[in-house]
Amino acid sequence: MAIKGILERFKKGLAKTAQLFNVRSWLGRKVDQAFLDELEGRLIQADVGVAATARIIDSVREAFAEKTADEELVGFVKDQLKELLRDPSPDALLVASKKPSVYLIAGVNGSGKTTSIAKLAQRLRDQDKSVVLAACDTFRAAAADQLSIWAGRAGCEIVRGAPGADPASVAHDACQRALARGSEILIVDTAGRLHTQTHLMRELEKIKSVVQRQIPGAPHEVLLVLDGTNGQNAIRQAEVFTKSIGCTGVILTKLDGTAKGGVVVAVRQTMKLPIKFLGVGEGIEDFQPFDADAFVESLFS
Ligand SMILES: Nc1nc2c(ncn2[C@@H]2O[C@H](COP(=O)(O)OP(=O)(O)OP(=O)(O)O)[C@@H](O)[C@H]2O)c(=O)[nH]1
Repeated sequence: MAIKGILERFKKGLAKTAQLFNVRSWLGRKVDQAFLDELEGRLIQADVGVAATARIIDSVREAFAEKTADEELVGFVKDQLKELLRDPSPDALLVASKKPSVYLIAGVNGSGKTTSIAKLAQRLRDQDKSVVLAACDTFRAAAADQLSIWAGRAGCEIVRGAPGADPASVAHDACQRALARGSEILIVDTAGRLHTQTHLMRELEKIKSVVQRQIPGAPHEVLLVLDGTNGQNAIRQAEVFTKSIGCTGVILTKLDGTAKGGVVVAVRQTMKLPIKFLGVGEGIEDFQPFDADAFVESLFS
């Protein structure tokens, strides 16, 4: 998709946060303490995070105090946010030297794991990749059914177990299937769990170790799905999941339903985890590889 197309989709999906920034209302005003307080409030309300907000406000004060807010100031704030979001590691998913590339997906209940897997699978199929899905959420019966429907639409194979089956056994069978088929990608869905449920975090570690034993070097990505509407609470989840299973990246969902798009900056700054994709709607297309520049530009549209 051309950059313009990505920018348009970001703008559509992040309209609520952009409304909060309401950049047009800044222009022509004097950059005094009242202006800085208001800008600080908007950044905090957008969930940019306290530390990042303080850095931006200090920089704006130093460069523009007592001047008139103009396009130069808007450009300055954009550059500050882009710098905070700059990600040295590529936003693409790691591809294994020997197929399949295995992506383990985790997150709390209702964060958008299954939907994001469907979106990711469709994206990979559009790139003519062969994909196997592992329905390791054997706790919520509807989850495997939901994933099977998505798999059918995208043309992926799916491996599922009986309701209540040991998720690690489903992961084992899925690895065997992907190897037997010579599939390029294996995506492992897991049941939603709270980061506070220790026994369920142990279960997740067992799924990961089964995958590691079946396919050397796997999982090649451990993607944590975070609900963007949860704002700062997402940070705590990211800390616990990363400690438990070593997350390698984040899929941030539901940014279309919130004005807390700034949580992208907070996640990036506190967790140093790459933001891999953004979910910006319930549709299969509402899924964008994270692009720092397009993201920031869309907040100031
Ligand atoms: N608006 C919006 N809704 C989303 C997005 N991603 C997921 N959803 C919705 O969020 C709800 C939960 O999504 P699921 O994919 O079922 O979440 P899950 O993490 O698999 O849930 P569990 O299996 O219960 O853990 C569904 O109604 C999805 O349509 C998004 O980016 N935007």
